[in-house]
Amino acid sequence: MSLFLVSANKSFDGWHKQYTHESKVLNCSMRFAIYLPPQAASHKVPVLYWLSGLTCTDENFMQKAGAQRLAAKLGIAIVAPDTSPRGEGVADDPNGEYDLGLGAGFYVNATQAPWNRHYRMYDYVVNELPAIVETHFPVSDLRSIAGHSMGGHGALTIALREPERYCSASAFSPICNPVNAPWGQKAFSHYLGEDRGLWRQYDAVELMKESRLPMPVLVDQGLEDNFLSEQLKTENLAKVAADTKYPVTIRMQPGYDHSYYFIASFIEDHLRFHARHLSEQ
Ligand SMILES: N[C@@H](CCC(=O)N[C@@H](CS)C(=O)NCC(=O)O)C(=O)O
Repeated sequence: MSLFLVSANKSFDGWHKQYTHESKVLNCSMRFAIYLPPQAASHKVPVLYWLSGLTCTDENFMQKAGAQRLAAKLGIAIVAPDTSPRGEGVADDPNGEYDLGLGAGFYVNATQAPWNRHYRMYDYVVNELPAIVETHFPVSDLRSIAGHSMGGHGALTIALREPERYCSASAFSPICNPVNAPWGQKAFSHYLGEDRGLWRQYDAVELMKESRLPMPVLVDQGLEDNFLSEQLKTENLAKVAADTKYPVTIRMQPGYDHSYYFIASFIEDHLRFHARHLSEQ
């Protein structure tokens, strides 16, 4: 499997690079970004996977979050995949809306036509992309996972389902309970069909009820986030975490909204949190 370099920029003595590759899982060409800290020049470094939200590509986080300065100091690589399969022949929302199809893969393995030809972001993020990253770059197999909004949902659900593969998980403004929110209901009915029992495997609140191997989780949520009550449902996650004594810290941040200004304000706490747990292994 070949990687094609798209861009390379030196950043805080490390490198930000974008690559394309053919994805077998997604059945299309994909682009991802990697930030390699300076330490990667001499030894293998752990990796934080960042999953972005609706409408995003690999670029939003890398350009807006301001994570590179501290990642360089802590010696952590960051990998940011795209948020859906893309390209000619990849299905999109017939109405052209932003919350289904391109840019809206929801980190699930679609079972329903036409989505099941390409939309397998769960397997891509959990298996194919780490295998590629760990083959081609000076990184270890110590992984943590984080994300924003739809990507926060991806990070939490993947961590809850694959606790052996990650040291820690964190999220900004995650869609905590998609089976009970319009974004989740729309995406899951298209990708997974109308049997709601099948949706629960991609819902952090439902998964936390049955968690078998808890891991450290940090969640930040802005109180002025327009999507909070209708789409994100942080209170449902807080309730199930209290009921199950799951080790999650949920911080409700006064005045902050859903944007990357919020993420940039607290990304350093998330990087230090992951660095601590990655180094404990
Ligand atoms: N476009 C949608 C919202 C999309 C949105 O807020 N996307 C978030 C993730 S859910 C994002 O990260 N946008 C890209 C950015 O801010 O760089 C709207 O206007 O209602």
